[in-house]
Amino acid sequence: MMASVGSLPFLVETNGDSTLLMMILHSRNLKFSPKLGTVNASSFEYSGARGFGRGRLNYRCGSRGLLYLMGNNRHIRALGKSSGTSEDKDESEDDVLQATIEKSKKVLALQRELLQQIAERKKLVSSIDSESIPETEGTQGSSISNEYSDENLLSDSNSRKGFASIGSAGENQNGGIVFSNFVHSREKEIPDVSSVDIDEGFDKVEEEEDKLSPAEISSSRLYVNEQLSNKRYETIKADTPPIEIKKSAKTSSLKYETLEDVLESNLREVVNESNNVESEGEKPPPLAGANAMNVILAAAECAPWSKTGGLGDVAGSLPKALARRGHRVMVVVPRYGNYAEVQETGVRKRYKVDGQDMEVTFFQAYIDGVDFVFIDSPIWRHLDNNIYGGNRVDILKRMVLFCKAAAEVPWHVPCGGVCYGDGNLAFIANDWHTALLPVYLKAYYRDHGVMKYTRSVLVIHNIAHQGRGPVEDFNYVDLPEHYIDLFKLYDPIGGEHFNIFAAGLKAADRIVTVSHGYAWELKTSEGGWGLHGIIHENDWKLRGIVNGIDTKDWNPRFDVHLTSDGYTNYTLETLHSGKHQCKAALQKELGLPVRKDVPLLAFIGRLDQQKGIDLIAEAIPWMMGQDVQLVMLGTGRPDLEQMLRQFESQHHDKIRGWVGFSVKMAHRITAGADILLMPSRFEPCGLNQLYAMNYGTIPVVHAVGGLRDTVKPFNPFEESGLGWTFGSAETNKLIDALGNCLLTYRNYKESWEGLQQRGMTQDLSWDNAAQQYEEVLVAAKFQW
Ligand SMILES: Nc1ncnc2c1ncn2[C@@H]1O[C@H](COP(=O)(O)OP(=O)(O)O[C@H]2O[C@H](CO)[C@@H](O)[C@H](O)[C@H]2O)[C@@H](O)[C@H]1O
Repeated sequence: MMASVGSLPFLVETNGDSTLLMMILHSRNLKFSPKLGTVNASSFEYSGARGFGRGRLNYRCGSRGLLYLMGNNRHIRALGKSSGTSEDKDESEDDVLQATIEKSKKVLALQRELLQQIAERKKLVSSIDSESIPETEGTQGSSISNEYSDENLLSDSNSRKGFASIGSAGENQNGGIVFSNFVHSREKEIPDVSSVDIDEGFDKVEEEEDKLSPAEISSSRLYVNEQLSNKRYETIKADTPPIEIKKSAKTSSLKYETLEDVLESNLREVVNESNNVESEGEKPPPLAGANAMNVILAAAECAPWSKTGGLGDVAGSLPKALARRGHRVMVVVPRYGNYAEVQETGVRKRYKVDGQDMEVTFFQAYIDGVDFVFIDSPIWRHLDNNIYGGNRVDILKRMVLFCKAAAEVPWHVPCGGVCYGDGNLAFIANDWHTALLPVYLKAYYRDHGVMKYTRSVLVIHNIAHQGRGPVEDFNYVDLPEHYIDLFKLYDPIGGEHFNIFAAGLKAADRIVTVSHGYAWELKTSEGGWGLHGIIHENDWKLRGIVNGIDTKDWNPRFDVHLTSDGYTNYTLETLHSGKHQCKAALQKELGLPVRKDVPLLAFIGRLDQQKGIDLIAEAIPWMMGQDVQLVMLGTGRPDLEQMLRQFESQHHDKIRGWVGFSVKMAHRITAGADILLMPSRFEPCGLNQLYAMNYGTIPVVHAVGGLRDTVKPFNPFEESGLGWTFGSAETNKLIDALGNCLLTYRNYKESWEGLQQRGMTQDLSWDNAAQQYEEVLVAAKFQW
């Protein structure tokens, strides 16, 4: 049999289920002498998720313009077709077609049978679960085993054996399998099966697959390119005329006009069945599947150990949501104090900062499926209550040391006995404090062919703080001279200066910011704080993802700060009594008159220009003319702290100004207040309004950034919306909105309860955001 060997590009469309694939082969430029044969899909990779992928297919095939494609995944039996013309007249075209269709039917029947088996086994597992296994929170270990459970069930016993004998896998503390260095999976060639006959082809591929680890199989499947949008796919599809198969007397019995019809119809059937199987059983958690990566989030703060604001919350909770999806996730953060639950690893390293050798040691804890690694050095010890304290150069040196050490954590710190390694790895850096990390990754490693497969994503939580300084500050960051261009920025206020955020934004593979609204605002001269030009230029790699909330920590049902001093936990069902009890407890704790009917307003936040506390200050004379109580919790600018104290002493029967940082009070105020004020001048996302809504507390917000994205204005005609918004940061606008809010509170109880109910029943969890972060991470991974 004459066989031809070559290579052609293909596009692949996945159906959203990693066990099935619909492949459409685009072979416009294909020139070969086709003869039915086999195809080596050695470059065949797919995302495993809904979407599109592309790749290059090396083939050896023959006959009749038909290709029988085999993926490296044993569960993929995809048919494609080529536009090649046949010169071989030995076999009739129709026979070949018929044979191919029969073969595909057999494969599909097999898949159907396997899906049935999955359904049965799932039922069995869930009945065992419900009878004997106590419910546990998703841990890394359990997530990973879930991730592969379908595939295990789909595979034969050999494949299970294959999964069990992973060379690079280790055990994490939870007993789950963790995959270390994925780099080899990209470097290792997928075995060539081009020379096998079609009948033996599948078996051969399966044999070869059994030699690969899941990491390798998974990596080999992956080739997601975000640029490859549906539009592009459609265009290419339109360019490629569908291959009409002429009906002859022999083919007249065929129901389908084209092979594509046959395939699509059959596959659709199986996809539907697979969906039905899913819906019959318990809905599985959303998992990264083949997209599972090693992820290291680096931040200057991380709750509950260190927190000055929303960044700490995000660093403490986003990683857990990523781990629940099946990623191996680490958080790296400085060790500012002695934390009870963390242990020293014994690993010591030295890094140069401003010409001086500095030693760091690493501490570690494994909590909720996440490895928390704390970098210890005298440079930031005892800064618990002042983590951004010191002068500009002090802070800069701390960030230099932290970023240098964080970049090498995946090599040096064994978590659960196994280092993360630098393959299949992405760093998530946060704000200017860790914006040097993407730069170091490039300058120290990738420029020298090291960490070739490591990627970085930089998250903008607040563009107002940028790590600015005179150009000479470049000497502190210890980089090759030509890197200075990344840092140099000119703006009318600062003139030519050194800007760390600017360099990070340019060097990162992807940029995320914490809402869609803020992603847009960042590109304006008002919202970009001098970096709008750079953000504009890098718009292609920017994405807005609205923060979630930790629904265990910030949940009135489980809130540990509501279990004493007269407070109580509550749910939507017990909202009425529970919230009143919390309100009474708060009034009592703060020494305010305990009154059920008076609207209790609250503000929680950093006291600085961003939070619009001055608008509240200007509105206070109007407020004090109303029958309201106001509680303000904050710390920050000394003049604003003084203002809080002053308001309290002037209106002691109505106002409390709590100056300080108290997580307990933040929770109690959120539970006890009726209304939360957030008149922020700008707000990238804002977490307090999300917490408030989850506690049945109604937000009144300036419609800006993430506040606009998350607080839909109340519409009394449709009884929709979540709170009150005002369009510009002006006191009279705040007063208008608050006036309407108070009117509704007093006179329209049902509308009020509707607002509370809608707020409390939203899905504010991190799961949705984590899925979007995963898309960004995968896009970064396949970006060169
Ligand atoms: N005195 C105090 N005592 C106790 N707790 C206090 C407190 N002051 C503030 N907090 C807490 O700190 C957090 C503040 O988070 P925010 O998101 O509202 O603002 P922040 O501006 O810090 O965060 C930045 O990053 C986050 C995360 O991306 C973005 O949501 C936000 O828009 C952006 O400005 C909340 O958990 C709040 O309860």
